[in-house]
Amino acid sequence: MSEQELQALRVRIDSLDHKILELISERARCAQEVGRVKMAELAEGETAVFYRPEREAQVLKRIMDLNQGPLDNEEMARLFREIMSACLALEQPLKVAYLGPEGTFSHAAALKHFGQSVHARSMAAIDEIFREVAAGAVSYGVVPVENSTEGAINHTLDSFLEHDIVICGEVELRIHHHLLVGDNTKTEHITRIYSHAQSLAQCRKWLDAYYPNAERVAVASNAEAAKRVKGEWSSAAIAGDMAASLYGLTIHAEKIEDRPDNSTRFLIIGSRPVPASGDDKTSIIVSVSNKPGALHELLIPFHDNGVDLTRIETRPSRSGKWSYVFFIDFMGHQDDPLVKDVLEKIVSQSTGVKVLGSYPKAVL
Ligand SMILES: O=C(O)C(=O)C[C@]1(C(=O)O)C=C[C@@H](O)C=C1
Repeated sequence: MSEQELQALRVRIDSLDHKILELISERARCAQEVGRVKMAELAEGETAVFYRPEREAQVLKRIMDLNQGPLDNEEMARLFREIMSACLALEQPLKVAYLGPEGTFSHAAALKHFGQSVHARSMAAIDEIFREVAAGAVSYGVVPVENSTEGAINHTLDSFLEHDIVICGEVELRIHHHLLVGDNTKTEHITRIYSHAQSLAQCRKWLDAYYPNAERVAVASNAEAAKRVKGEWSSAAIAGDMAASLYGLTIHAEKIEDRPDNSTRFLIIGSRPVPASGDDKTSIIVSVSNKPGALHELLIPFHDNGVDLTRIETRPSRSGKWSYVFFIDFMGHQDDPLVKDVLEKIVSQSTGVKVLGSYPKAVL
């Protein structure tokens, strides 16, 4: 390519950037206007809801439908995710709690879902996130709920039994683990490897193959593991990209998770129900009496109404020895007539039903 051609293309890019800049600014002014309308419509004593998960899901889906390349759908949606995040911050800066410290996969999930303009606040424990949301100290929380390799995150499920919280969204994150070392680490003498217990479990086979004699030390989070490595010459940590860059570590071995499709699903928790987006999921907790066939009976209305179950999990109810509750996720919104009918039938069959929320299915 000649220098002249390159120059001409750059002139075109400059002119396009100018147009994009004007369009983004126009969109941002429009969002400010939306913010004003939301404030003006408030009745006495009401507080405005600026963040609208159902609308965000619709916007991102539409962009993916319209996209004709060459950028792929996910890449394009990510760009619009950031534009919307910045527009929402003009209406109201959102405070979101996640399981810290900085650099955890929960932190990455919060930014993936809400974009970079959110005020992300690190919390020390899952229960603290629930408490902060319930107390209104933050608008939303991000909590891990299941991992494709290790299964349910019981702390999170149990917290739903204890708090009155609404599920407002879900986000799925591909989890890539790396073996991280510091500037002073003697890589041929690694005798200790720090990580969260779940991450150590997710890399078990790799560790058995490459570091069978290294001590595996479970710590509170992957980010905590990364922090510890800094001052120790014979240790390494297993953590993700974000922790590597935040704590200045080098990736010694990349993507060491045993399963290449390793991913974690997170839930967005808040205090207000979310209207239907057109492609939603609902989560409920159900307790049934301890008799043969109780679970089978419970599932019949789903089958009869053609409602797709996506997940079912059992936990001790905490209210009596050997009594259990079921966490059930299914497709559809609690306002859909077929879902309403299922819920009514379940209420009549069970000893207790709690609808945790209906929320848009993860888009990104
Ligand atoms: O449509 C709205 O209600 C808006 O506030 C606008 C907008 C956007 O930028 O598109 C911003 C924030 C909301 O969470 C959803 C969408």
